[in-house]
Amino acid sequence: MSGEARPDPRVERFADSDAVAEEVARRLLDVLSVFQANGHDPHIGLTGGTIADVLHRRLAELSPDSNVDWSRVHVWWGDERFVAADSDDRNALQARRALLDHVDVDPALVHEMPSTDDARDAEAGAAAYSATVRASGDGELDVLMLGIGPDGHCASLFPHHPALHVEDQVATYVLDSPKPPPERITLTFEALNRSKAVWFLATGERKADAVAAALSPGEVRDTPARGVRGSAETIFFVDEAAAARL
Ligand SMILES: O=C1O[C@H](COP(=O)(O)O)[C@@H](O)[C@H](O)[C@H]1O
Repeated sequence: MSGEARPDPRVERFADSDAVAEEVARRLLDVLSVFQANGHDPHIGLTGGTIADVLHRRLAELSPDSNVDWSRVHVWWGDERFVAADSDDRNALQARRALLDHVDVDPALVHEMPSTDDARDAEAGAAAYSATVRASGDGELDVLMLGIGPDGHCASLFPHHPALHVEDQVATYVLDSPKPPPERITLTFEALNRSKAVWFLATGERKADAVAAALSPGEVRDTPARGVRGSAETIFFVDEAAAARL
């Protein structure tokens, strides 16, 4: 993270994953509504993973009763699997099925990371996404949502991986992910840390060690989730099982 001081992360604990998804969905819709009431078209970063799918479904259910104009929301991703666009492994396809196909997003504002249909390899895909982000403005996300793997990875930044050390790039690529599928595109730490609000979502006992590590001092290379903090806020939305080691 760049030199400026950032607020310490806050932890918000909930009974279970449904309660986490309910709170994050309601909070996100409220935040988006306020941005739009103030004339700002918000930029959000979606994540893949287990809790993300629960969240996306709840967002789709609650959106009709909100004031959010989804046609004015810019949608980005923190990472993506470099597979075919119609693969069930795609974070974007997961989000479309659960949320984006159920709200009136403007397709021009939904910025999927390249798939094997769009780019010759993950490196080219990462370069293309970097160019897309740079062309959109300053790359600042208003709200970035991230999952955490049991190993402490976030986005597709895995422990002790060279991608952790990529600088002066918006997105980079991974060819040997320890978690399948092996090939991925991910925003770099520099890009992730341009976010104003970072919301980590973690539920389940298998995330307890990673959540505790992410919130304790130590090397970022050991627990990459230590390395992403919002300029305005960082909140860990966790259930009691994932909070068990706090
Ligand atoms: O592979 C990935 O893993 C993380 C965490 O996923 P989870 O299923 O353990 O919650 C996810 O945040 C990331 O977007 C995804 O590509």
